[in-house]
Amino acid sequence: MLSTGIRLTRRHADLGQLITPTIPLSGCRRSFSISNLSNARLPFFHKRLKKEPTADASPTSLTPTSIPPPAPSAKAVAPTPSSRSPSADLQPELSKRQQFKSITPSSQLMHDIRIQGLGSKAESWSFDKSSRGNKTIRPWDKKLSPEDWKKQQLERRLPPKQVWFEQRTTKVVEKEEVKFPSMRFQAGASSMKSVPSEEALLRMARPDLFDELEEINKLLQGADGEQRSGSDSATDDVQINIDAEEIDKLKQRRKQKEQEIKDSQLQEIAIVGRSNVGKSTMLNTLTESPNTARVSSKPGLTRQLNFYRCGEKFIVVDMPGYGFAFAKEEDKNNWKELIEEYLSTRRTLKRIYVMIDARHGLKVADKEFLAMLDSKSKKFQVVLTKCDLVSPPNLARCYTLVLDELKKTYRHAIAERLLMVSSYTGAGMNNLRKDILFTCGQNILVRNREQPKSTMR
Ligand SMILES: Nc1nc2c(ncn2[C@@H]2O[C@H](COP(=O)(O)OP(=O)(O)OP(=O)(O)O)[C@@H](O)[C@H]2O)c(=O)[nH]1
Ligand SMILES: [Mg+2]
Repeated sequence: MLSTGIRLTRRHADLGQLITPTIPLSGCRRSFSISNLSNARLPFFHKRLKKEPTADASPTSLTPTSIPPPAPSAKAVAPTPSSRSPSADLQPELSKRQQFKSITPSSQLMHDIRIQGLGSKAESWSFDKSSRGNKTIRPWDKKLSPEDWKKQQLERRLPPKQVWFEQRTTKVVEKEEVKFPSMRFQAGASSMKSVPSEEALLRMARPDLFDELEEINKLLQGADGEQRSGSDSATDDVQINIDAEEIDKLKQRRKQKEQEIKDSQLQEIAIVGRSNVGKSTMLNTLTESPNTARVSSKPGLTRQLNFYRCGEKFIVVDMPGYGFAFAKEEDKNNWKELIEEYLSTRRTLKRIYVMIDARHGLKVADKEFLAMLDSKSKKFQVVLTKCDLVSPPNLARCYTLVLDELKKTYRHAIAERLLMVSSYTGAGMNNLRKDILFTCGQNILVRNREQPKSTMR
């Protein structure tokens, strides 16, 4: 209760009945004393008081709860390890969320995320965060001079002007930077429940390669039939008159064709991940055609291996997901077998891209799957998807956490960097395209850079 009779401002109303006139308070004109501070919502300067009670406080102003405890015994003053209670040894354990929040991502990574426009509202984030108090200063609205920008940058932790500029322009530049050879995938080249052979796929993708070979084979068979009929063997084959020289030429041509087929073997890129992680959506964004693969918000839509041809050189394989899905247990086991069979036996498979949801990081199903890949000595690249649904700092934390785990646990993970994409905003897609082309040894049509832009190097 106040005994001085001064008027309290609204700011002091919290202290209400707790103030009595004995302890001098620095920063106030009049003297007050404080009792039972523990329940009060205090202004900042009182918090300091609470932590460091003044030594000269008179005993009359103290409530019973604030009376100092009796002098501790010598044993209690210097506790030996054996005398300490077990509860004293227990550190308060951090929850998973707290652990996650305690990760400090590198500034380089945060910079990369901003530059690529990844993370929810990434562009506005970097600037909105810079606002303090009630004012939101947007430097580009005000057209600040370079000096003022520098000042603002220091005061409000803005990115350098160049960074901000790049952030606004990369998207436009990127669109022109990298292109797939034929620009578009040919959707549904094949869609199968069992693993097709490499040759069967090539036959579907490039029938022209096989047409001539088949003709040569027919001719040679005919010539064979003629020779056999010449030696009185009964045969129904069509007989064609070809001299020996011609036959040699045909055989040579056949060899050439076979070699050509061997050389034009299509390389494959597999997209795997948990159900509903966004594999099919990513494929659509990658190809810039929304109807390439079917997409659903219900996990378990893709139920077979889908092969999509890109240009004449490689194929992207969209797979069923693992983990939870709206499907029968039997079906899920079949998919699992199918995926494992494909991944472990394919010779033309160049790289496996494992999609991980940026909101959740590595889940148990992911870890099991990665362990399976590792046990089969299969190299894989992790891609964080749905990056538009997490804030840039959390995305950076997820990145750091996943990368650390990959480095620690999996020998065959490409732990140099992770890729990050958002199929909705298209952010990071260009990097993924470059990576695919680079992996397949294709010429990358890059205007400014020679190699895929690194996230972390
Ligand atoms: N916000 C956001 N949503 C996404 C993104 N990518 C996919 N989605 C959504 O995630 C859901 C699942 O997408 P799909 O592409 O069907 O996922 P999938 O991995 O192919 O799923 P399965 O075929 O069942 O294994 C859909 O509702 C998409 O709209 C993304 O980048 N951002
Ligand atoms: Mg799918």
